[in-house]
Amino acid sequence: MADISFTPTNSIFERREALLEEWTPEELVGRDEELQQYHAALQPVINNETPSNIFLYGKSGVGKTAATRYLLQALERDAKAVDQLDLYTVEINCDGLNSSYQAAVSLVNELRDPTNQISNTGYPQASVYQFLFDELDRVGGTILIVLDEVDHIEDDSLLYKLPRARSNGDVTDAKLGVIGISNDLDFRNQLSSKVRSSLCEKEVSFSAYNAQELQLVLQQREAVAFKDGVLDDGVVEMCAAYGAKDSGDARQALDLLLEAGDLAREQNADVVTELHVQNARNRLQKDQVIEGIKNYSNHGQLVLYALTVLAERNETPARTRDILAAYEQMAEQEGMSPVSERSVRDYLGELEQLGIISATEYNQGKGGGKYKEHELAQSISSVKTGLSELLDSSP
Ligand SMILES: Nc1ncnc2c1ncn2[C@@H]1O[C@H](COP(=O)(O)OP(=O)(O)OP(=O)(O)O)[C@@H](O)[C@H]1O
Repeated sequence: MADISFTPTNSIFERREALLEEWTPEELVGRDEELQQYHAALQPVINNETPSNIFLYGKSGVGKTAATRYLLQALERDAKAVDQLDLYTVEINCDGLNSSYQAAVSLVNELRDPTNQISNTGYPQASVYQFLFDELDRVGGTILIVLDEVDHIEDDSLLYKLPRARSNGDVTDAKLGVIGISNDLDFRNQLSSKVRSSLCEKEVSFSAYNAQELQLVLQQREAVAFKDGVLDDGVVEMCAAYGAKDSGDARQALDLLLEAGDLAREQNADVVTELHVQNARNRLQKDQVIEGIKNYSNHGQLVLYALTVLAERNETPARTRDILAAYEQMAEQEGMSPVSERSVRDYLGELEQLGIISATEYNQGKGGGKYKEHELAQSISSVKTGLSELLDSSP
């Protein structure tokens, strides 16, 4: 290691950061329909009317946050030219703020001066709401409040109070609009009807990206991120096709293109080829599998470990009862009391859904019933990497 050194290389990327999550494109492509509806829902703001509350929903990575920032920037710019319109926007991400209380504290602090912040504990909920209403009235004018990942707030008191703050007389000087964003498709249906009717006055649904739309997203980044002519023909199309097939998530398609570029650079290649994309995909999938296993419950990991040990002994595909026996033995060794056979079957089903193992069902013919055989769908080494915490802690 003593003579290790780093040498800058830059034959692939012009501005690699344009492929990272934080980079915001100046123009949003491939979202014409969504943008049109969202734009219409924001129209009252520029007319200096009371804003509608807007609810955006759609799967992860389909541009809900990006569209919000893009439209609100344009709205703030154009609002400056309108007489009597004072527009203020505030955005919080509710991930990690599990209650209305914490979300309200976070909003108060966003609206207040950094020298005048309140702490996360120690005030009655009613006082925090009062602070919030006072701040909103102090700012005045039209205020748009963006609650990203709003489904993380577990109780709906804020979602009930905010949209009604003006009609309830809690706020008198400000016109409020709430923009809620969620990728939990059930969240809206689980809201009480009172909250739903006010929070979801206007709704904009974001669909998953198809391959053509992802191509537009990727081409826009290619122009900024890569040196001219570095991407081989078909590279963008391939990333877009995989992205659309996997989940229609722009973030995943961008990650794949970035990983392909990184791989080409590691190999000192001058161009990024379709083969780089394929290898990048394998690498990312492997990472995802490892992450998936790491975050899995202890008993789920033990069930997987039982199957891995059978695979190492060339005893897979293995029937459920054999995996169960191996699992029970391991659980005992670990000093854990084993879960029921039913739960082991559930774990096996989940592991199959996660693409970590695969199963085949057999029918034993008349009266013989059905049984399942399982095997690993990933290499023993990546599964063991995912299980490393469990294995390291074994006695
Ligand atoms: N139409 C687009 N044009 C360019 N970049 C996009 C587009 N849509 C999404 N992106 C990029 O993809 C990433 C994910 O998008 P975004 O955060 O808006 O998704 P989201 O729908 O809000 O999902 P999540 O809830 O997971 O954050 C961001 O880096 C964003 O810049």
